[in-house]
Amino acid sequence: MTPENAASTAADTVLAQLMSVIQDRKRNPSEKSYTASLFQGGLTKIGSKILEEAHEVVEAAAEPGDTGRAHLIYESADLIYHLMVMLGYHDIPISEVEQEIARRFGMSGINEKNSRPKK
Ligand SMILES: N=c1c2ncn([C@@H]3O[C@H](COP(=O)(O)OP(=O)(O)OP(=O)(O)O)[C@@H](O)[C@H]3O)c2ncn1[C@@H]1O[C@H](COP(=O)(O)O)[C@@H](O)[C@H]1O
Repeated sequence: MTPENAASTAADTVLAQLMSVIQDRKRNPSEKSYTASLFQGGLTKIGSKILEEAHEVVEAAAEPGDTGRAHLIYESADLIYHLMVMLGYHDIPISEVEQEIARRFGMSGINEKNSRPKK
């Protein structure tokens, strides 16, 4: 699959479907929605959840065996969900992130880093 194909099938992915739900929760908030509560808390709340979940991913990665593996998958799903809420906060569809990942296909990470704007 070419990078272009990978991006063009993005609309079918579960991540794209989740993004649609997140965008809907932003447009139509309800008290029952955890996603809506994150939007309510703004960048501070969403950002703190991302940091918390990233910490839990790193902790899970150090756990041994099948239990640790399952925990890592579980915490990764939490982290990706909260990252997607951050993207939703800024109205960035997951397809744009997938396009950026596709753009990097085949490019050495060291070359890609050297091509980044200097900070
Ligand atoms: N994928 C997820 C998802 N992953 C994790 N979470 C929530 O993220 C939270 C992470 O766990 P924590 O223990 O850190 O959270 P917490 O202590 O309840 O939260 P805080 O008080 O710290 O904010 C839990 O409340 C999880 O339920 C998610 N909540 C929602 N979704 C998706 O979003 C959809 C819409 O959800 P609602 O907006 O709640 O309707 C759902 O159908 C799912 O598809």
